[in-house]
Amino acid sequence: MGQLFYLKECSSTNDEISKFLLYGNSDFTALHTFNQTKGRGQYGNTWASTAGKNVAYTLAVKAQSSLLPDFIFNYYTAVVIRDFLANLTDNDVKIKWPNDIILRNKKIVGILIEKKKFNQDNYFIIGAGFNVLQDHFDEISHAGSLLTQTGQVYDLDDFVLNLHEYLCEKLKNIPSEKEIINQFNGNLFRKDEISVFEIEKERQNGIIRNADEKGELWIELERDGLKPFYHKEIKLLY
Ligand SMILES: O=C(O)CCCC[C@@H]1SC[C@@H]2NC(=O)N[C@@H]21
Repeated sequence: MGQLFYLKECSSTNDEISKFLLYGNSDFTALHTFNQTKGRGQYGNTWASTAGKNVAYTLAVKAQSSLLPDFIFNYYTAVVIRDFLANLTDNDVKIKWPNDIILRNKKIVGILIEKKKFNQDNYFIIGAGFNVLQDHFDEISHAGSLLTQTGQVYDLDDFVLNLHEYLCEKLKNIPSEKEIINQFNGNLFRKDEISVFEIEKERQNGIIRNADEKGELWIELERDGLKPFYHKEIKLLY
């Protein structure tokens, strides 16, 4: 198992992991906190978290131990985190393309994967924010926690230890690209269901069909027919 470090308080585990890579001698080095004060989300957004209730976890993986294209690495990470949570909660956990983790219609995990170089080595910096014990979210928010979605109270220390062990194990044995895409599609949120999308500020009904090997999502649209989309070209309203 890779090394797992803990900070009582931390600005952003994705930023502070660099200090720990100086001491680490493993291909997998992780940092976690239950009090992240300056969490970063995708596209420059902030990631807010209630102190003592949620988990901010970052795993740095030496890039040489993975030769996958970035988006496939992203998909695989989402698949592994989904599987971990599905096993833990015994629930049907889904992946909202490209990598949000959804439980009973609410986002319970946000993932931010960055690529950085430290000491001549390239790393995938996998940052994941898990809403575990938070019991209140904005009414209009799409966010929820393991507690709000399952009613279960999880021990945060056990949660992180088990997560870390599971992730390292799965990242040591990465399946083929084809297998990753199959697993990803098998767990895609709202696949083969009618949904509403926003495309260039217009709404349209459509059905998510599948993610492909180029990183695109294929959607069958009511007006435009079957079309591929890259991230941010389309918004799923749910
Ligand atoms: O926008 C998203 O959905 C991604 C959120 C990622 C948040 C996690 S929490 C641990 C790690 N540290 C950060 O600052 N961000 C990621």
